[in-house]
Amino acid sequence: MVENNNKSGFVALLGRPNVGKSTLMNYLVGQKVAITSNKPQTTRNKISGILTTDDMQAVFVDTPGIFKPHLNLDEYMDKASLSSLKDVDLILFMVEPEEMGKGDAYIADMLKDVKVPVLLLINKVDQVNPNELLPIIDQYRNLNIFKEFLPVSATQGVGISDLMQVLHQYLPEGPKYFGSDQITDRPEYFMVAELIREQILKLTAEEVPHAAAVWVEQMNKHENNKLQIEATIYVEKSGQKGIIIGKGGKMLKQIGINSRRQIEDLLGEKVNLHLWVKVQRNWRSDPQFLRRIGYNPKDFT
Ligand SMILES: Nc1nc2c(ncn2[C@@H]2O[C@H](COP(=O)(O)OP(=O)(O)OP(=O)(O)O)[C@@H](O)[C@H]2O)c(=O)[nH]1
Repeated sequence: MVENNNKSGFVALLGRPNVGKSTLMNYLVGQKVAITSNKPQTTRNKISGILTTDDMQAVFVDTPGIFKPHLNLDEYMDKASLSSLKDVDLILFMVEPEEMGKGDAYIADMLKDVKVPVLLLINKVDQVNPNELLPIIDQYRNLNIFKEFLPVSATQGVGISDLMQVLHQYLPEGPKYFGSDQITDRPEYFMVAELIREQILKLTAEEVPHAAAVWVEQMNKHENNKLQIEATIYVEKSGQKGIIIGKGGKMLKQIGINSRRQIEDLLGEKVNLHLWVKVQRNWRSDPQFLRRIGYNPKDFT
């Protein structure tokens, strides 16, 4: 049923790694649906966040940052980003408040032939003087790709009301696809694994964060009024396993405490979290393993 004048549609959020796509989606949706970190390549597959207002429903598809593939996992991430350009109603291309670089030009080139409106979001404007924005906007304007140019700050909430107006303007008329209280299309076990992975990203350094994958083995048993969750953290080398466990198990304990709090917020109930760490050599280049832990290429088509 099409409600009167309701606007709705799917919105792809594109941009280089670390530009702030997940932060913006969480801000718009009003709750954490995508994990964020200051490390590039935090997001690994497509995640939708759903924003519902009185007269609009926008379903954001947060994509892994686009970059040139070299490992198998990277290829999946690029595919996930590109496939999100099909079947969307609007594309938001997000950039840093700086001169256009090669990475941005690479993505802009892919946007030349898309049929839906493409809007440019210049994020992190809290970090620059407003005067610096004009030459940046001019550079992008010369590409003749973008319908609108919007300076925003996803952490400070700058430019968000303008963005909401523009979203309403460019989205087609259509029904609300999801209930007003639904904020994501991802299953709970996926969100739980992501919250654990977020803590690994925050608490460890160098190659460890990106060598880690999390898989929730089970989360359907209750004991002593607490949901029992069992999850495995996979790493590529035994040295990385040592780092994740930490001296006397300290690191693993911290990962567990921090993520348990976030998981309890998400699920609205008390949780007992059991974490295991296993070595799975070169898992990022192993298509079979990738499929087993949910990075199925078919998910991205
Ligand atoms: N100063 C400032 N920092 C921001 C802003 N938006 C995001 N950040 C920071 O930028 C970093 C990356 O943000 P994410 O939202 O994870 O970026 P992403 O584009 O989703 O990254 P990938 O998942 O790697 O593609 C985090 O440390 C954010 O806090 C902003 O408006 N201002």
